[in-house]
Amino acid sequence: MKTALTIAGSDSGGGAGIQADIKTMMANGVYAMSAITALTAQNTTKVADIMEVTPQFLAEQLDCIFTDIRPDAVKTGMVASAALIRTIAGKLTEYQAENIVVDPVMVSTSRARLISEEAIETLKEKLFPLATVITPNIPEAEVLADMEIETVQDMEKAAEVIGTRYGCSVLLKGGHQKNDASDLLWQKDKKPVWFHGVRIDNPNTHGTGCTLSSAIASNLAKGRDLETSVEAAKRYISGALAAMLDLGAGSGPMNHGFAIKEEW
Ligand SMILES: Nc1ncnc2c1ncn2[C@@H]1O[C@H](COP(=O)(O)OP(=O)(O)O)[C@@H](O)[C@H]1O
Ligand SMILES: Cc1ncc(COP(=O)(O)O)c(N)n1
Repeated sequence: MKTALTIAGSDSGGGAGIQADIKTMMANGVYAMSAITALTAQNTTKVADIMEVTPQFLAEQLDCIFTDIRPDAVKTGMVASAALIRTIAGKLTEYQAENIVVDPVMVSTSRARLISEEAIETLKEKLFPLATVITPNIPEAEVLADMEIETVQDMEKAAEVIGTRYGCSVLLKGGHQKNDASDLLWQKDKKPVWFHGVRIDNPNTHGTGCTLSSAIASNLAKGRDLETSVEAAKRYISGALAAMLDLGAGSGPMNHGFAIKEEW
Protein backbone atom coordinates (compact mmCIF):
# COMPACT_ATOMS: atom_id res chain seq x y z
CA MET A 1 0.00 0.00 0.00
CA LYS A 2 1.22 3.50 -0.80
CA THR A 3 1.64 5.93 2.08
CA ALA A 4 1.15 9.65 2.63
CA LEU A 5 2.04 12.03 5.45
CA THR A 6 0.28 15.20 6.51
CA ILE A 7 2.22 17.81 8.48
CA ALA A 8 -0.49 20.21 9.67
CA GLY A 9 -2.64 21.48 12.51
CA SER A 10 -5.43 19.55 14.22
CA ASP A 11 -8.99 20.90 13.80
CA SER A 12 -11.10 19.79 16.78
CA GLY A 13 -14.21 20.27 14.62
CA GLY A 14 -12.93 17.66 12.17
CA GLY A 15 -13.54 19.74 9.04
CA ALA A 16 -10.06 20.98 8.10
CA GLY A 17 -6.42 20.30 9.01
CA ILE A 18 -5.15 16.87 10.00
CA GLN A 19 -8.67 15.43 10.27
CA ALA A 20 -9.66 16.45 6.71
CA ASP A 21 -6.29 15.24 5.44
CA ILE A 22 -6.56 11.76 6.96
CA LYS A 23 -10.17 11.32 5.75
CA THR A 24 -9.10 12.38 2.26
CA MET A 25 -6.05 10.12 2.14
CA MET A 26 -8.08 7.16 3.30
CA ALA A 27 -10.81 7.81 0.73
CA ASN A 28 -8.11 8.09 -1.94
CA GLY A 29 -6.67 4.68 -1.11
CA VAL A 30 -3.40 5.49 0.67
CA TYR A 31 -2.20 4.82 4.22
CA ALA A 32 -2.25 8.13 6.17
CA MET A 33 0.26 9.33 8.76
CA SER A 34 0.38 12.67 10.61
CA ALA A 35 2.85 15.01 12.25
CA ILE A 36 0.91 17.64 14.19
CA THR A 37 2.21 21.24 14.23
CA ALA A 38 -0.50 22.67 16.50
CA LEU A 39 -3.76 21.86 18.23
CA THR A 40 -6.60 24.23 17.44
CA ALA A 41 -9.75 24.61 19.50
CA GLN A 42 -11.97 25.15 16.48
CA ASN A 43 -15.46 24.63 15.08
CA THR A 44 -17.31 25.74 11.95
CA THR A 45 -17.69 29.28 13.29
CA LYS A 46 -14.35 30.10 14.91
CA VAL A 47 -10.81 29.22 15.93
CA ALA A 48 -11.01 29.81 19.70
CA ASP A 49 -7.40 28.96 20.54
CA ILE A 50 -4.16 27.56 19.14
CA MET A 51 -1.50 25.54 21.00
CA GLU A 52 1.67 24.95 18.99
CA VAL A 53 3.99 22.00 19.52
CA THR A 54 7.66 22.74 20.07
CA PRO A 55 10.07 22.39 17.13
CA GLN A 56 11.74 19.51 19.04
CA PHE A 57 8.47 17.61 19.37
CA LEU A 58 7.65 18.12 15.68
CA ALA A 59 11.14 16.86 14.80
CA GLU A 60 10.58 13.77 16.97
CA GLN A 61 7.31 12.99 15.19
CA LEU A 62 9.03 13.31 11.80
CA ASP A 63 11.97 11.14 12.90
CA CYS A 64 9.58 8.41 14.11
CA ILE A 65 7.67 8.48 10.82
CA PHE A 66 10.58 8.60 8.37
CA THR A 67 12.69 5.98 10.15
CA ASP A 68 9.85 3.45 10.09
CA ILE A 69 7.18 3.86 7.39
CA ARG A 70 8.53 6.06 4.63
CA PRO A 71 5.83 8.31 3.10
CA ASP A 72 5.47 8.16 -0.69
CA ALA A 73 4.13 11.72 -0.56
CA VAL A 74 3.96 14.55 1.97
CA LYS A 75 1.52 17.39 2.36
CA THR A 76 2.06 20.43 4.59
CA GLY A 77 -0.81 22.58 5.85
CA MET A 78 -1.05 24.98 8.81
CA VAL A 79 2.42 25.76 10.15
CA ALA A 80 2.17 28.93 12.23
CA SER A 81 5.75 29.82 13.11
CA ALA A 82 9.11 30.21 11.39
CA ALA A 83 10.83 27.79 13.79
CA LEU A 84 8.41 24.97 12.89
CA ILE A 85 8.80 25.66 9.16
CA ARG A 86 12.59 25.47 9.51
CA THR A 87 12.23 22.14 11.35
CA ILE A 88 10.05 20.73 8.57
CA ALA A 89 12.38 21.92 5.80
CA GLY A 90 15.35 20.43 7.66
CA LYS A 91 13.73 17.02 8.15
CA LEU A 92 12.28 16.79 4.61
CA THR A 93 15.78 17.52 3.27
CA GLU A 94 17.48 15.11 5.70
CA TYR A 95 15.15 12.24 4.70
CA GLN A 96 15.07 13.23 1.01
CA ALA A 97 11.28 13.30 1.01
CA GLU A 98 9.62 13.24 -2.41
CA ASN A 99 6.27 14.39 -3.79
CA ILE A 100 5.80 17.36 -1.46
CA VAL A 101 2.60 19.40 -1.67
CA VAL A 102 2.80 22.69 0.25
CA ASP A 103 -0.53 24.35 1.07
CA PRO A 104 0.45 27.85 2.25
CA VAL A 105 -2.40 28.13 4.78
CA MET A 106 -2.71 31.72 6.03
CA VAL A 107 -6.30 32.47 7.14
CA SER A 108 -9.18 30.09 8.00
CA THR A 109 -12.59 30.21 6.32
CA SER A 110 -13.80 31.58 9.69
CA ARG A 111 -11.22 34.41 9.18
CA ALA A 112 -8.70 33.46 11.90
CA ARG A 113 -5.02 34.10 11.15
CA LEU A 114 -3.12 30.78 11.10
CA ILE A 115 0.45 31.96 10.34
CA SER A 116 2.64 34.80 11.60
CA GLU A 117 3.92 37.48 9.19
CA GLU A 118 7.50 36.38 9.81
CA ALA A 119 6.65 32.76 9.06
CA ILE A 120 5.33 33.66 5.58
CA GLU A 121 8.87 34.76 4.68
CA THR A 122 10.32 31.47 5.99
CA LEU A 123 7.71 29.51 4.06
CA LYS A 124 8.80 31.22 0.83
CA GLU A 125 12.49 30.80 1.56
CA LYS A 126 12.68 27.28 3.06
CA LEU A 127 9.64 25.25 2.07
CA PHE A 128 8.61 26.44 -1.41
CA PRO A 129 11.92 25.34 -3.00
CA LEU A 130 11.30 21.77 -1.74
CA ALA A 131 7.75 21.60 -3.08
CA THR A 132 6.56 19.55 -6.04
CA VAL A 133 3.67 22.02 -6.07
CA ILE A 134 2.31 24.77 -3.86
CA THR A 135 -1.46 25.35 -3.67
CA PRO A 136 -2.35 28.96 -2.76
CA ASN A 137 -5.95 30.18 -2.89
CA ILE A 138 -6.62 33.62 -4.39
CA PRO A 139 -6.06 35.71 -1.19
CA GLU A 140 -2.82 33.76 -0.50
CA ALA A 141 -1.67 34.23 -4.10
CA GLU A 142 -2.30 37.99 -3.80
CA VAL A 143 0.12 38.06 -0.86
CA LEU A 144 2.71 35.88 -2.61
CA ALA A 145 2.58 37.71 -5.95
CA ASP A 146 2.06 41.23 -4.48
CA MET A 147 -0.87 41.91 -6.78
CA GLU A 148 -4.65 41.96 -6.77
CA ILE A 149 -6.44 39.10 -8.50
CA GLU A 150 -9.81 39.88 -10.09
CA THR A 151 -9.84 38.19 -13.48
CA VAL A 152 -8.79 34.92 -15.08
CA GLN A 153 -5.89 36.83 -16.69
CA ASP A 154 -4.81 38.05 -13.23
CA MET A 155 -4.76 34.42 -12.05
CA GLU A 156 -2.51 33.46 -14.98
CA LYS A 157 -0.16 36.37 -14.27
CA ALA A 158 -0.02 35.71 -10.51
CA ALA A 159 0.70 31.97 -10.95
CA GLU A 160 3.59 32.81 -13.28
CA VAL A 161 4.97 35.46 -10.88
CA ILE A 162 4.83 33.04 -7.93
CA GLY A 163 6.28 30.07 -9.82
CA THR A 164 9.12 32.13 -11.27
CA ARG A 165 9.85 33.95 -8.02
CA TYR A 166 9.96 30.87 -5.79
CA GLY A 167 11.06 28.22 -8.28
CA CYS A 168 8.16 25.80 -7.84
CA SER A 169 5.04 24.62 -9.64
CA VAL A 170 1.87 26.43 -8.58
CA LEU A 171 -1.75 25.35 -8.43
CA LEU A 172 -3.70 28.59 -8.02
CA LYS A 173 -7.09 27.57 -6.63
CA GLY A 174 -10.14 29.42 -7.85
CA GLY A 175 -12.58 28.67 -5.03
CA HIS A 176 -12.71 32.41 -4.21
CA GLN A 177 -13.58 33.41 -7.80
CA LYS A 178 -16.98 34.96 -8.45
CA ASN A 179 -18.26 32.80 -11.29
CA ASP A 180 -16.91 29.29 -11.70
CA ALA A 181 -14.43 27.43 -9.46
CA SER A 182 -11.56 26.70 -11.85
CA ASP A 183 -7.99 26.09 -10.74
CA LEU A 184 -4.83 26.89 -12.73
CA LEU A 185 -1.67 24.77 -12.78
CA TRP A 186 1.55 26.60 -13.69
CA GLN A 187 4.69 24.56 -14.33
CA LYS A 188 8.03 25.88 -15.62
CA ASP A 189 8.49 25.44 -19.38
CA LYS A 190 4.99 23.99 -19.81
CA LYS A 191 1.74 25.49 -21.00
CA PRO A 192 -0.48 26.46 -18.03
CA VAL A 193 -3.38 24.05 -17.56
CA TRP A 194 -6.87 25.02 -16.39
CA PHE A 195 -8.94 22.54 -14.37
CA HIS A 196 -12.45 23.74 -14.97
CA GLY A 197 -14.93 23.47 -12.14
CA VAL A 198 -18.57 24.51 -11.99
CA ARG A 199 -19.29 26.48 -8.80
CA ILE A 200 -21.33 24.21 -6.53
CA ASP A 201 -23.92 26.16 -4.59
CA ASN A 202 -22.76 24.93 -1.19
CA PRO A 203 -21.84 27.41 1.59
CA ASN A 204 -20.12 24.58 3.51
CA THR A 205 -16.54 24.89 2.26
CA HIS A 206 -14.56 24.47 5.50
CA GLY A 207 -11.52 22.35 4.69
CA THR A 208 -11.67 22.51 0.86
CA GLY A 209 -8.03 23.59 0.54
CA CYS A 210 -6.79 20.93 2.99
CA THR A 211 -8.81 18.29 1.15
CA LEU A 212 -7.57 19.27 -2.30
CA SER A 213 -3.88 19.28 -1.30
CA SER A 214 -4.24 15.92 0.48
CA ALA A 215 -5.97 14.40 -2.55
CA ILE A 216 -3.13 15.66 -4.78
CA ALA A 217 -0.55 14.14 -2.38
CA SER A 218 -2.47 10.83 -2.32
CA ASN A 219 -2.41 10.63 -6.11
CA LEU A 220 1.27 11.56 -6.30
CA ALA A 221 1.93 8.79 -3.73
CA LYS A 222 0.24 6.35 -6.12
CA GLY A 223 2.77 7.30 -8.81
CA ARG A 224 0.57 9.57 -10.93
CA ASP A 225 2.11 12.68 -12.50
CA LEU A 226 1.23 16.13 -11.20
CA GLU A 227 -1.35 16.99 -13.85
CA THR A 228 -3.19 13.67 -13.47
CA SER A 229 -3.03 14.02 -9.67
CA VAL A 230 -4.60 17.49 -9.76
CA GLU A 231 -7.30 16.30 -12.14
CA ALA A 232 -8.23 13.39 -9.85
CA ALA A 233 -8.10 15.67 -6.78
CA LYS A 234 -10.42 18.18 -8.43
CA ARG A 235 -12.90 15.37 -9.10
CA TYR A 236 -12.67 14.32 -5.45
CA ILE A 237 -13.26 17.81 -4.01
CA SER A 238 -16.17 18.41 -6.40
CA GLY A 239 -17.79 15.13 -5.31
CA ALA A 240 -17.27 15.89 -1.62
CA LEU A 241 -18.84 19.36 -2.04
CA ALA A 242 -21.70 18.13 -4.22
CA ALA A 243 -22.70 15.64 -1.48
CA MET A 244 -24.12 18.72 0.32
CA LEU A 245 -23.37 17.81 3.93
CA ASP A 246 -24.71 20.54 6.20
CA LEU A 247 -23.27 20.42 9.72
CA GLY A 248 -22.61 23.18 12.25
CA ALA A 249 -23.66 26.81 12.50
CA GLY A 250 -20.89 28.21 10.29
CA SER A 251 -19.26 27.15 7.02
CA GLY A 252 -19.45 23.39 7.55
CA PRO A 253 -17.24 20.50 6.48
CA MET A 254 -17.53 18.27 3.41
CA ASN A 255 -18.70 14.68 3.13
CA HIS A 256 -15.64 12.48 2.56
CA GLY A 257 -17.88 9.44 2.51
CA PHE A 258 -19.52 10.41 -0.79
CA ALA A 259 -17.50 7.85 -2.72
CA ILE A 260 -18.37 5.02 -0.35
CA LYS A 261 -21.47 3.19 -1.45
CA GLU A 262 -22.81 2.54 2.07
CA GLU A 263 -25.54 4.75 3.49
CA TRP A 264 -24.31 8.13 4.83
N1 LIG B 1 -18.32 26.39 -4.27
C1 LIG B 1 -17.42 25.63 -4.88
N2 LIG B 1 -17.78 24.84 -5.92
C2 LIG B 1 -16.89 24.04 -6.53
N3 LIG B 1 -15.59 23.97 -6.17
C3 LIG B 1 -15.16 24.72 -5.15
C4 LIG B 1 -16.04 25.60 -4.44
N4 LIG B 1 -15.33 26.23 -3.46
C5 LIG B 1 -14.07 25.76 -3.55
N5 LIG B 1 -13.95 24.88 -4.57
C6 LIG B 1 -12.75 24.14 -4.96
O1 LIG B 1 -12.15 23.67 -3.77
C7 LIG B 1 -10.74 23.69 -3.88
C8 LIG B 1 -10.17 24.58 -2.78
O2 LIG B 1 -10.27 25.89 -3.22
P1 LIG B 1 -10.31 27.23 -2.37
O3 LIG B 1 -11.64 27.35 -1.72
O4 LIG B 1 -9.92 28.31 -3.31
O5 LIG B 1 -9.17 26.96 -1.29
P2 LIG B 1 -9.05 27.32 0.25
O6 LIG B 1 -9.89 26.32 1.00
O7 LIG B 1 -7.59 27.16 0.51
O8 LIG B 1 -9.56 28.72 0.42
C9 LIG B 1 -10.45 24.20 -5.30
O9 LIG B 1 -10.33 23.10 -6.18
C10 LIG B 1 -11.69 25.01 -5.63
O10 LIG B 1 -11.89 25.16 -7.02
C1 LIG C 1 -5.94 23.27 11.59
C2 LIG C 1 -6.42 23.99 10.38
N1 LIG C 1 -5.74 23.91 9.22
C3 LIG C 1 -6.18 24.55 8.12
C4 LIG C 1 -7.33 25.31 8.16
C5 LIG C 1 -7.78 26.04 6.92
O1 LIG C 1 -8.95 25.50 6.37
P1 LIG C 1 -10.17 26.44 5.99
O2 LIG C 1 -9.61 27.58 5.15
O3 LIG C 1 -11.09 25.60 5.17
O4 LIG C 1 -10.78 26.94 7.27
C6 LIG C 1 -8.02 25.38 9.38
N2 LIG C 1 -9.16 26.11 9.50
N3 LIG C 1 -7.55 24.72 10.47
